[in-house]
Amino acid sequence: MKTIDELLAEGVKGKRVFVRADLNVPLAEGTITDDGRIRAVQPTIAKLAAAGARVIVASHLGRPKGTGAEPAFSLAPAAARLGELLGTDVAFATDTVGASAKETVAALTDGRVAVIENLRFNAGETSKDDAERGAFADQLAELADVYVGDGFGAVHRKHASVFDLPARLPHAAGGLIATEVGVLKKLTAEVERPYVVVLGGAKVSDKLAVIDELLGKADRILIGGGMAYTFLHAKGYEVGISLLQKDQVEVVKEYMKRAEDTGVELVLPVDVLVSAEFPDLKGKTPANFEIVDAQAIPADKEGLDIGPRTRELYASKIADAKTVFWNGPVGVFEHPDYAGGTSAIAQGLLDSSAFTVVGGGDSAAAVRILGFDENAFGHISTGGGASLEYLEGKTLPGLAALEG
Ligand SMILES: Nc1ncnc2c1ncn2[C@@H]1O[C@H](COP(=O)(O)OP(=O)(O)OP(=O)(O)O)[C@@H](O)[C@H]1O
Ligand SMILES: O=C(O)[C@H](O)COP(=O)(O)O
Repeated sequence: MKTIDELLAEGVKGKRVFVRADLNVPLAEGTITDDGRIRAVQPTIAKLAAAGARVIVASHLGRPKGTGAEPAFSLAPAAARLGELLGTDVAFATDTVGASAKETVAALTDGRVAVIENLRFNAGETSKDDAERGAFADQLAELADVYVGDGFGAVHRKHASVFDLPARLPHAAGGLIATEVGVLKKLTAEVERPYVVVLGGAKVSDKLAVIDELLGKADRILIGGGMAYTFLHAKGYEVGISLLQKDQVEVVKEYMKRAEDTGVELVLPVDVLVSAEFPDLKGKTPANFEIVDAQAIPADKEGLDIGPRTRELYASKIADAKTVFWNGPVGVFEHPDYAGGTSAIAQGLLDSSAFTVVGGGDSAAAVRILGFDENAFGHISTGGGASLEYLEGKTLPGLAALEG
């Protein structure tokens, strides 16, 4: 992979450089609640601008339908925040490849930065059809002379701006991708043991597969968050209206059997916080919850955080670890009543003497929002699914494209 420094040495002055970033930040009513992903890519953008490039920053945000603009998924707040961090005006194009994008890019002068609107407002970005994705990549390629891939959080997606565009332009990897890959590589080699992995979050179907690989690698796997209920269901417990990936139950049973056969500790919650309703994340009105044993979730209730006994159990399983990888909040941490489990995991990591890696947009945000010092962890990765798929040993489209 060509590095950003090699690219800079070749000279970028006056060139239109397309930076594929991951500005998929958490938002609450249009306000960014954690700007970690913007701060992480800012040095790459600043370097290019300082070298006189005309920088075009592109990203997805959320999962809009791909049928045009959806205001709730606009990148405008992220563009404004990027301008604050850079200490300079950042132009914003209200479309991705249309008239606004073309005009905004044409108006860029050397050293200036523009953000174009959410890539996923266009069906071509995420299409499974190569030709449709390619046609969108052709349109993106018209905007730029050079491509810099630095959206680590999205490198596992075979999307037009991640996979097809770098094939159409001279390309290099940004500093964030280089750092992320450098750290995660260490976890795929020989790790210091005990190696403990904590998995939670809500993107259950995306993330279950990593367990297949981890069973041959980790000493203990602690399951929390939305992922836990598919396991509890597989054990034969009632999980009420909790998140449940029904089509994965057999797979999960096989994981549990393999863990037992190979001596890997696969640890499940012993108690959970349940409620009849999902919490109010806007007003944060106090939640109406109860703590129940994991085998006793009422049929009309949903599990929203790990319980106090589980927090203690998981902290004890982390305490003697030498390496910890954590992806996915273990509860709906956005509401204070369901943040206790996630806080306990973060604290557990800090109390251990392990090399700790926290991966994922929401996981990293949770650590900061809950008041932990991000510098106290070994590495905070901007990629959740991306870091998991890297650990799975998969070929990641966005990295493969930069190598080619
Ligand atoms: N028991 C639960 N039920 C429903 N949602 C949950 C539960 N536990 C955690 N969550 C939610 O999981 C979300 C985060 O999951 P996600 O899989 O997106 O993790 P991530 O760290 O952001 O990784 P990525 O970067 O891949 O998105 C949070 O919004 C949190 O509220
Ligand atoms: O949040 C993430 O993991 C990345 O931004 C990728 O988002 P996606 O899962 O919607 O592709």
